[in-house]
Amino acid sequence: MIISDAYLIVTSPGRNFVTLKIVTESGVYGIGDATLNGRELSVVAYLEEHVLPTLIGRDASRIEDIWHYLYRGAYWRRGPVTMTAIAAVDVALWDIKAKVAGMPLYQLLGGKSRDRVMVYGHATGRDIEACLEEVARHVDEGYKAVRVQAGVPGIASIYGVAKKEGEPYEPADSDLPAEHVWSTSKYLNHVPKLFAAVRERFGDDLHVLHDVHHRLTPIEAARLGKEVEPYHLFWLEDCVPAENQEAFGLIRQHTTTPLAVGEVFNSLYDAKALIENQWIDYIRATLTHAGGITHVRRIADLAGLYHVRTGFHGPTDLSPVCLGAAIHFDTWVPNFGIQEYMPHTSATDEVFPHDYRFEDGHFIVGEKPGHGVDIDEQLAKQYPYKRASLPVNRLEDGTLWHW
Ligand SMILES: O=C(O)[C@H](O)[C@@H](O)[C@H](O)[C@H](O)CO
Ligand SMILES: [Mg+2]
Repeated sequence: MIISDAYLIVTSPGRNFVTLKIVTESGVYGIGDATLNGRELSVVAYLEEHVLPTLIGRDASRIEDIWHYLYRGAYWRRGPVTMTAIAAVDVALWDIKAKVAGMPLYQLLGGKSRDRVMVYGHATGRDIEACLEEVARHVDEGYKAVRVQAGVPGIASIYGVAKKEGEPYEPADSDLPAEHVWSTSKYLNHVPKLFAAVRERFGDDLHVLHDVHHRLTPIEAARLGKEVEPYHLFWLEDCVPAENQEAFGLIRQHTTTPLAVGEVFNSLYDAKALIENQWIDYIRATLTHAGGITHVRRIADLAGLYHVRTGFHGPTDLSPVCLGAAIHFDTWVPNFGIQEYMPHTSATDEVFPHDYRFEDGHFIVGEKPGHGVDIDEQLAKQYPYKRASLPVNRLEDGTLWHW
């Protein structure tokens, strides 16, 4: 199990993905996702210059030791670039270990806690009517849970709402950052109407979710949480930026709407107070950005003690490698909540052959040894890297805002 080679594949079948391949002397290899949306090449440089040369000659079976070598050994701990680089190595090593054991990854973690993994899809529309049509399409396709985001009258364009009806939105949609203009008051006045319309048309059984994308202050988030209580959301996501974890304490005092946060977290320490104080209900830290299986398992275990469940980030800017590994994790983790799902383009699915499958609003884990996702390196070469940026958000007076 000695590591003989480790290299990166950067490909852009519709959008950029960075993939790490670790090869052992026996020929068994593992794959990890190293995609940090909009900052892809910074992770490439970190891995190529500082990490990959140190892996050659190491025993691939010593996952825990290698994790700490890269975390403690770097001296500069945490941060999205470092933790994405560590995650890519970690997931590739778990893939190797499971392949060598001849088992699907979920078996190494402790076996199945469930037969299938509930996902939520994304319904977006320029207005409430268009959005309801998209919710209906998802319900027809079998989804049991849908994230609902609509355009707001008076706001020209909102991140998270697709530009074309029926198509998913692309998180990094321009070469240099596009600028959006934001109005909190218009948004707050509109969202309760959206969810009233959703419940009116689809009844009580459908799980509905909403992402605020960090744009509110704590007291505004508290108001929104209270006003949507009659529509019993599955969760309200990222209602405020989470650097100040105590802000969630304030929101919590005001509303019973369940709260989800963590897609930008990269460490247990980003979520420690949130979890220990029971200020949140779902933790969204993901394998690719929070140190891989080895670290996210620690986050999930801590969360479990406090009734906090997982709800992994799963947009198109995480590769099928991340999604495949996440489905194994979701199949095992005792305190599973839900898995986000934005279908990849068919070009992406061809570059990353995989054995997970979507059925009736759920993912079914594959049974191949490892995490079940591979990369077609020849095909990947046909799609060169293309710089793409996430947008920024400004208030109507020009102030740069959270998004
Ligand atoms: O809930 C989500 O899926 C998101 O908020 C994404 O759209 C992120 O913004 C994107 O992944 C950033 O790269
Ligand atoms: Mg989000």
